[in-house]
Amino acid sequence: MEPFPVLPSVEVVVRRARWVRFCPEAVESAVARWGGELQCAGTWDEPFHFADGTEETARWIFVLDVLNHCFWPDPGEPVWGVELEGTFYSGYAGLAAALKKAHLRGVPLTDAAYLATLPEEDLKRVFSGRGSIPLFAERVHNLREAGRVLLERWGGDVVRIIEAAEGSACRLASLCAREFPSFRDEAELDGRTVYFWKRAQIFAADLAAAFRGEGLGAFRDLARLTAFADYKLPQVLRELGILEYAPELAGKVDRRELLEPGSREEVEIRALTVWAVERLKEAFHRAGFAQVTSSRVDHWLWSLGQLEPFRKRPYHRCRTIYY
Ligand SMILES: Nc1nc2c(c(CN[C@H]3C=C[C@H](O)[C@@H]3O)cn2[C@@H]2O[C@H](COP(=O)(O)O)[C@@H](O)[C@H]2O)c(=O)[nH]1
Repeated sequence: MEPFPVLPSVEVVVRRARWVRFCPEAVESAVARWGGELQCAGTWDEPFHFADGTEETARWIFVLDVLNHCFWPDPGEPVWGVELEGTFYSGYAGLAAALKKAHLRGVPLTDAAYLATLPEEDLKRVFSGRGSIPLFAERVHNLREAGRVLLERWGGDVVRIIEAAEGSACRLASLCAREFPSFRDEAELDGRTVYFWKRAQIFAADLAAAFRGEGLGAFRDLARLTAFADYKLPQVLRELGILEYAPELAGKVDRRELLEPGSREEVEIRALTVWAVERLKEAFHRAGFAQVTSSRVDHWLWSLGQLEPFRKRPYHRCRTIYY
């Protein structure tokens, strides 16, 4: 079985956590109160998702997940977003909508040679809408880097990497983290490496959703993926009383102060998030939902995060290319 370093590295952080506390007593009540919102695995049937059942969809999803991070604006700035078929989408949906529009307009985003020398002006046009997308320069850099790596090592085609994973989501995530520096979502804490691999893992989950578990989305070990440690899940877990921040950290988060990427506070928030999802998964199993995976618990929490009751207090702010 593919060694997968995320959980073991996270457990070490949990044991030594100082800024964030995991409250096991809140887990059962969260499942009891909100478990009914648990849908089937992440659906791809959204107007902002591109899906044509071919390899082009896999290449499009790869570009989506190179860019699937950090959408919130600086204080006083408008939220970035784009219009698609008459609807305004922001955040992740805005990114997907922008990339779908571009693809349908014939922008060759799925061509590695085009990505490797991507003109800034082209990407500016792809993201044109309301406000401006954060970390634009990093996004240009990461797309060019991805294009270069695909050309140099994978025949210019991310489908080769999916095939090299031979049906293992864990191996696909590990390959992406190894091949693409922008996917290497890791932190050093107390002399140890903590692995999150959020965009690498969500790439496999998105393929599985888009291809309904068939073909390029067929993975035998999706159940081994962990939560995708983003900024929405901790916000929901905190509202559910499952994560508690030390007063000093709570103050920073509630004042929307930026946390340093790789800081102990940020790494603990993300590690406890991954850990809490494992404990919620076990609670769902105890409640009779035997098939629930961490990805489904993730999707459940992420969907709750779109509802008002979970947006009362801000999520933590960290300007990062990883989530
Ligand atoms: N943990 C977790 N994080 C997720 C997602 C998704 C979307 N996945 C879709 C794909 C197939 C299904 O249809 C899913 O719905 C985006 N994100 C992260 O959230 C943040 C954006 O939030 P907001 O500003 O509100 O759009 C940002 O860090 C983004 O990377 C998820 O599923 N899990």
